[in-house]
Amino acid sequence: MTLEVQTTHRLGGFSLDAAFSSDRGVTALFGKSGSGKTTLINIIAGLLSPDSGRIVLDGDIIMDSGNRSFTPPHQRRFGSVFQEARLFPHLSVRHNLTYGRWFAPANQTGQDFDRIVDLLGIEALLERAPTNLSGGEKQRIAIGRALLSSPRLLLMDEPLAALDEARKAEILPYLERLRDETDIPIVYVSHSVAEVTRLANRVVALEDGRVSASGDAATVLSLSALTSMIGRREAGCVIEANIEPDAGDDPRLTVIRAGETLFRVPKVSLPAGHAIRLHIAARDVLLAISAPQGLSALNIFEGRILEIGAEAQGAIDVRVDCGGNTIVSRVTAHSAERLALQAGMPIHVVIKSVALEQ
Ligand SMILES: Nc1ncnc2c1ncn2[C@@H]1O[C@H](COP(=O)(O)OP(=O)(O)OP(=O)(O)O)[C@@H](O)[C@H]1O
Repeated sequence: MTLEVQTTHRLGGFSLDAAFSSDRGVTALFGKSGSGKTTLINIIAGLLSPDSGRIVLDGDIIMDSGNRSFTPPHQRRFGSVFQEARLFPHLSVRHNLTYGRWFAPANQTGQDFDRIVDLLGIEALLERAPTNLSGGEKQRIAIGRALLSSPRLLLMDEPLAALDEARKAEILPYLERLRDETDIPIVYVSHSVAEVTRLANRVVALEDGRVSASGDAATVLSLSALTSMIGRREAGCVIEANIEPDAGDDPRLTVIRAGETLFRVPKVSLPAGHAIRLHIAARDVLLAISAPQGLSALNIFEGRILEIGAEAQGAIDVRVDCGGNTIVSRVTAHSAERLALQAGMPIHVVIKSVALEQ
């Protein structure tokens, strides 16, 4: 499955000029509020006819302004999930789900229903009314309804934005299963670094209606140019890693390997080899010019400074190569001067905390 999108569109004072391509898995449209994510996903859905553009899914031309072709939304066979579940309150969960089948091809079988109910863990909810469901449960039904229409592409516009942290955590594993166990490509709009770090295979970063970066998720999310979009609190690096089979010397810890580097984190119950991403915020990384002694931090590595960023609000982001992984540290401009930091210099990084996005 390959999706190619190229479009321009003007909305009042805002102009969108974006192009990207994606294949299987989750492609996140990531950007700040007002960057054009919803406009772009609405154009893909066919809810908005752009000034110009071309959208091709697996060789099938969905729209092409060049030859005035435009497939109406209901004929695109794209499933949509929005911020609110938009379920029919007078229908049971089962009937809300089967409603989606009206749009599916005639040869669809009951097996799809059972498989999707199982995938989303909603068996026990089938006879309930939507009003009695939690926000997370409602979203799982909305996703099930979209899947039962046998979509060629799934469009999700901030599906977790209306949920609290506990509900988000409850639904994320189901989104991962959706990504890993179906062949349906997903275009996923979000402005949450944690969500995108956890779910996306590829990231298309949008800034003021333009694509400022696109590619593999860990690479794009680690770009220093994304700091303004990610926000200074969360900006840092994203590292692909795996759970090590050997748990190390302390059963209360888990060891995680990223290339040559071994991270130690508080115990997580994931099997050996399981792939995860580590998100390390730059503000959680300290630098030392000599090997630090007697610190409580679990992760202290030797590295070499790759790049010293520009000063912003009295702070500087320093990119350090640690065994092939780039770790970003934010230090005050004062400290950078005092330690005489410069590119190429050997350095020790002290990581105060590591967020795991499974
Ligand atoms: N109908 C409209 N007329 C004029 N301007 C519009 C219209 N719809 C959206 N815009 C503007 O287009 C820009 C992009 O909006 P869009 O909703 O695509 O952004 P977004 O990245 O999805 O934001 P958010 O994360 O807040 O949903 C915004 O500046 C918005 O004000």
